[in-house]
Amino acid sequence: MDILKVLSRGTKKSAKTSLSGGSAVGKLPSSGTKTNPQLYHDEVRGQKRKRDVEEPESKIPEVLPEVDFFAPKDVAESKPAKMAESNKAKRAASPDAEAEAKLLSAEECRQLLRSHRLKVTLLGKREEQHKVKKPKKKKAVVEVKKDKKPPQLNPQPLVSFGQLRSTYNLSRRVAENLSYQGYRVPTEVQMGSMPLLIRPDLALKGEEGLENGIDLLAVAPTGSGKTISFLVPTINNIMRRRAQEKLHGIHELEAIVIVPTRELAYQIVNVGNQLVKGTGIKIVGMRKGMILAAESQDIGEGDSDDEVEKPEESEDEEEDEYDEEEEENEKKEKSRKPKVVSKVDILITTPLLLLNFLTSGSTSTQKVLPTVRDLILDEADVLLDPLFREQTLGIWNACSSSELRLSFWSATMGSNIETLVTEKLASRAESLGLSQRPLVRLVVGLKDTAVPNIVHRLIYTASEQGKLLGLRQLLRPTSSIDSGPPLRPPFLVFTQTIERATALQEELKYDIPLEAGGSSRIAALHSGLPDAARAAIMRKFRSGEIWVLITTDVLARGVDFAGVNGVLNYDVPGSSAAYVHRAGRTGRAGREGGIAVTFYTKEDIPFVKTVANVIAESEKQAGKTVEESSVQKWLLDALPNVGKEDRKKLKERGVESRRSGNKAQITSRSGYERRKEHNRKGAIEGSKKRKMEAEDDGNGKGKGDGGGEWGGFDD
Ligand SMILES: Nc1ncnc2c1ncn2[C@@H]1O[C@H](COP(=O)(O)OP(=O)(O)OP(=O)(O)O)[C@@H](O)[C@H]1O
Repeated sequence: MDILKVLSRGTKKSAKTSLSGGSAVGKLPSSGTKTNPQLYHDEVRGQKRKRDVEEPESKIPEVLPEVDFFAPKDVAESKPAKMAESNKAKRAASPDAEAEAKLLSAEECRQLLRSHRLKVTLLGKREEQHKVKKPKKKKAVVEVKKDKKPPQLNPQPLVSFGQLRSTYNLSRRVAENLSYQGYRVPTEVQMGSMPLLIRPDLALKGEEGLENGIDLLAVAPTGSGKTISFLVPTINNIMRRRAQEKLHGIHELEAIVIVPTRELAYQIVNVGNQLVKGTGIKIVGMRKGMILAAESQDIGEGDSDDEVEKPEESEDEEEDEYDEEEEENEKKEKSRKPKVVSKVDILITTPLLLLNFLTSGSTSTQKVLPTVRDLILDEADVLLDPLFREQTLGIWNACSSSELRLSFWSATMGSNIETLVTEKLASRAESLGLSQRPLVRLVVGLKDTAVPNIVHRLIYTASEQGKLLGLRQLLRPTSSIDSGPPLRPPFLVFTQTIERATALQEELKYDIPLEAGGSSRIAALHSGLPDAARAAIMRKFRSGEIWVLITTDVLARGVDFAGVNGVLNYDVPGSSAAYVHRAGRTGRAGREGGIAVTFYTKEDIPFVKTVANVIAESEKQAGKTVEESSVQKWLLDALPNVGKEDRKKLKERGVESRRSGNKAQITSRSGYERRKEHNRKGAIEGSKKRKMEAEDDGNGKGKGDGGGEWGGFDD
């Protein structure tokens, strides 16, 4: 009998739904099928037919018109102007009149936002005093609404990428770079956030107090394209300001993106490098020992002597592997004396790396970064979690510009994080004597605790060994779940601790036949490995050399492997947010056919309910009925609720018995076999480690390099 049929008893075969289920055959994420990245298309009552409001796809130019964004209007817009000759009469005198004429009506906005499950509200102090200009009366009358619910906004949604240029005047270069990525339609979060961040005055026409832009808190599903949602407006804002102030060929640190892990930092640098080609803007990942153009709060202007500008090092725009570039730069930088300020326009960093720079040197001074105008927190909920909070707030405080715009992004955002952000923004505005910028909250989907476009399965086994057996079975080339399509690598396998990740790798090492590549197809990545080893594993997994990557929560957030077919939770995740982020490593950009399997034993039962709830919610959002759900109601009802204290403990420590002692071990062998194996392994590991350390010393990046990053809580 197929062990999985026994193991997954109590789960049902999925029915056909709009988003996931049996229709996934042949649509595995790794098959690379171009799917519609949008997750939701609900019918809204009284909605005009889509084609009445959306720009038809054919209208989206493959390559955008060769016009100079900043050239005088008559030159820059000669081609489009000719095409729009007949509309000339309608144009008003204002330079924005043309763009405004293209905006959707309030009702069209409302319907589009609703059909894509986009909810936009105003948060913070301003929500009590939501001022709206009443357009009907001649003289604008200000209406003050007092409502407990945050006021809902209906900003202009982005209906096509072409609109970024035609309506929102995006830089031609950036628009072209974006078009080369081959994206056809914007995802929901891109629809909602890009107009708001590029032209809040147009996107929120009629709202007051937008002169200085907005701060944004965006909650959108995993893999929904949040990275370009924040990168494109940030790059554009820098270009626009420099063009307006006629600052050409300069480098000034204007934006910082904080992320929890170095893998995510490298990834964002690579995405960013595609978007800034030909713009002159430099996106750089923070490195240990890097010097930024900072000011010291006590010394004041003038700065330290060693921060002397040097001629720019040659830039290789074709380089897309950040780690190689990083090593090269590091070598160059080391050989240079005196140390120079790095040329950076947009910095991507983990919190501790940047904080170490800001607090290094004299203990009586603190460096500040007055030139930074955009601070972006990617995976904001974890960056503002107690583990990182002080570091993140330290950076936030160091960004001293009164023009600082903030944005917060994640697939999961607890109300405690929203409160913290709201209060912090209010107190900052007060201390700087400024009126608070509107804080806009954008949420995609009905609830943030869901991954709607993939298949979820919970598998009970009686023991740890049962989990191992189950996992082995899943990794077999012919296995499938519920007689569905065969499971195929690449797989990401999540464990609770570094120890368990390495032990599991050892266990599974020989499970892949030699003819298929053998042990080289399986690797473990965790925060205990040196940088170079981590980068090499990431590269091999992306290229398909590694099929099974065993990891900890260090890879749970943000990293984008488009073709991961299966996420296997060998150990139950510590919270519903952790489940969402882990599961969200498959099914990226709306891809279907991805599967998340979670094994659980008796010991996990107190904590399974959080996972089961996310699965139920995901399936509900995907349009499944309760009867069709893979988590049956009896199971949900039977699972105990977890108390607040236990939840907190699990989030921080995981299942306690897996942290140490016998139960922390993963093995299918007898004590004698294990001892024998242990001795052999000890010798091999020792030599490997020595080799690794030697390599590590060689490139100057050790594991204690102060990355200060997320690896799950305390792994
Ligand atoms: N409009 C689009 N159409 C198709 N693919 C897109 C689009 N926008 C982004 N993508 C792709 O979607 C994938 C996921 O994007 P990204 O990593 O930004 O997601 P995310 O929302 O940040 O996810 P996470 O919450 O997991 O960090 C990337 O491979 C990206 O290239």
